Amino acid sequence: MSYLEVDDLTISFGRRNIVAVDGVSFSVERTERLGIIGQSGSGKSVTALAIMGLLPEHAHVTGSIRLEGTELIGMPERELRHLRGNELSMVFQEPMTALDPTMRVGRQIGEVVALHHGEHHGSIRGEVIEWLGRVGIRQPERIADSYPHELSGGQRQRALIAMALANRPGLVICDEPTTALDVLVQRQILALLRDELADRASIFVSHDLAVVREVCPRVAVMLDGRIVETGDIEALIEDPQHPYTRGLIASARIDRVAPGDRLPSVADYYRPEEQA
Ligand SMILES: Nc1ncnc2c1ncn2[C@@H]1O[C@H](COP(=O)(O)OP(=O)(O)OP(=O)(O)O)[C@@H](O)[C@H]1O
Repeated sequence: MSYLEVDDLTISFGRRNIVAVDGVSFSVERTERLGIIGQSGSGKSVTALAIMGLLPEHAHVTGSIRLEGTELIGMPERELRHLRGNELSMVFQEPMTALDPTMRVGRQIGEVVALHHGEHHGSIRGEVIEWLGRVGIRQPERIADSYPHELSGGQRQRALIAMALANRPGLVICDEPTTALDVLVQRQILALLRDELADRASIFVSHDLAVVREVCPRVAVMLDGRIVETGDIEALIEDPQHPYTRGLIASARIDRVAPGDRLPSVADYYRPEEQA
């Protein structure tokens, strides 16, 4: 049994049942980092939110999501909340919306620590400072006493990662965690995630193949709500099977385009009518 098993997951929205995720199956082992890659609208975020139990009420969900054998679909909200405090956590793309702007950063991380250890854990502040240091924040005491808007984008994302790890979850889901950052900070955050996620299960969602490659040994490619290809990321880059994956790889390899040549796009390789 894998740590996380997603089986025939289908998600649709609204009275017209518009299908966003269509029969998706995959699994994640206890210390595995799985990338999910696909263009905007392919269903990556909705899949991630379904695992977290955070889909809006008008979403219709069928299939199965089992965490250590326990079914999450249909689980009462109270139990899901307990799981989110202990087993599951998520790093979002935009830390400014995920952090509470009215609360000092240290207190927000402290709440997660307290949730995990109980309110009366002796040195919540000490553990918060330790987490901030661990995710590479210099002057962690000063940052702990700051509000989110006083931090740089990279510091905010580091604080959010500390918050996602502080409850020592078994599964961390990262949804485009570096998209809003400049290239240098992005590389630092990816290296941090690679290290911190090494000893737990994680899912890393991105539209960017190069970014996923920095973190995940295995990847699932999503297109129009389905997984079209899964495998070892290096093997997949070497020998992609689906035309859409070939397009993704070609458009990521702009360094190989000769000066003056037209840049390849996914559309050069993949047209929806080809899909059997
Ligand atoms: N709350 C919602 N209500 C209705 N439709 C939704 C809702 N959330 C997502 N969808 C639809 O589900 C589909 C998949 O969206 P999703 O956000 O999962 O894509 P994505 O691959 O994560 O793209 P992006 O990278 O842009 O976030 C889209 O067609 C979107 O319009």
